[in-house]
Amino acid sequence: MAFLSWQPFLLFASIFLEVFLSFFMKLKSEKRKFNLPPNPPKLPIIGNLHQLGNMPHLSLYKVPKLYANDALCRVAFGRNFFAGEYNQHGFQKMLEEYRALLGGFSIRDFFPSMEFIYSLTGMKSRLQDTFQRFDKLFDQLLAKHGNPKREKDKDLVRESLRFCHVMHSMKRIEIPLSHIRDKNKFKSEDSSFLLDVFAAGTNTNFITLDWGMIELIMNPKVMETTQAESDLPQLHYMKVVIKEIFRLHPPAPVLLPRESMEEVNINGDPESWENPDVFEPERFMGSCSTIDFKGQHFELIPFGAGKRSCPAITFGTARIELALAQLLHSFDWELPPGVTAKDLDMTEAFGITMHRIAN
Ligand code: HEM
Repeated sequence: MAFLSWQPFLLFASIFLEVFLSFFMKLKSEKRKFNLPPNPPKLPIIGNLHQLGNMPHLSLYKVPKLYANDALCRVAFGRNFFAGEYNQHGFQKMLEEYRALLGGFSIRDFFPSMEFIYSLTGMKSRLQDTFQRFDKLFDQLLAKHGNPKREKDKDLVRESLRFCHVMHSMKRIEIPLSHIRDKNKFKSEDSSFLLDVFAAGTNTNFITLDWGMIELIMNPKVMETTQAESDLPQLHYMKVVIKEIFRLHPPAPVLLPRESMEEVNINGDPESWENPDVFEPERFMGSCSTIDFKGQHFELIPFGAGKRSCPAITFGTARIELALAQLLHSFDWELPPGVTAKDLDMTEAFGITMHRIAN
């Protein structure tokens, strides 16, 4: 009799469980259809809620930093940033040290005769140590990649699309690199090439997102208009916003050291822009609508121009668009109570890349 009284409850519970499970499975299989950009690993049902912690804004702030590296690790080696190899070598710390060394002032670059100071300050040994560590990690990853018996199931990106694979194939089919450099040196340059990719690709991405989010939070109307767009291939206003972020906060403002053949006005020059210091994406919908950042318009060259401009302009822009779209689609952003736009420190740090000093 007691069992009979439980029957309706059991029936209801089993129906509920079945509906819930089929809904969950459907969600999972639908998600698999899309090739989504990298995200933090999540738990079933609660997703990433447990990772927000007591200070959600600080936790979210760390995400673009980490995932800029993750995306590049996948593209370069086909394996994600959290794979054991990187952690064993302290990859995140190595990248931070590399950026500090790259952006720091080195007296030897300006006065080669003062090399001894460079050794005395410890700069030389820091550089040597960092480069050796990179070489070791990259050599190990390249060797692993070249091994046909490696665990392929851990690879996340199709082989032919990885940088390291392209580098291997270039050597196999002997693409004539001789006019650029000595082919025999190519092997020893593999590691420095990969390092260039990481150095150039992670900080620029993160800095653009950081400045972009600050500008949007300070300009709620712009944020609202950007959020009103929903179709990823049709985010016209967001693209204009990104142009304006690049104009006002080019992540690599002095580009790489090059010699200019004539004087040009770049980015924030008052002769080229009305109200150059104001964040105003609408300028690219009016008289400046034909200006883009692909290297033809010298007043806006966040990726440089000419044959030594950034080779990753398409990849870099796509990553910014995807990340910004996700941040704006999923969250409403505002300043904490009592803080106004004027309280934010927008001072720029000097270095090869231009981040906010407040960071
Ligand atoms: C917001 C994203 C990015 C911006 C604003 C940016 C900007 C730049 C700039 C200004 C230069 C120097 C160009 C010159 O001196 O004329 C450069 C060079 C370079 N960038 Fe980027 N970059 C971005 C993303 C990336 C990414 C994701 C990668 C790699 C995957 C990358 C790889 C490189 C490399 C290898 C160079 C050196 C090219 C050479 O010297 O020939 N960049 N980038």
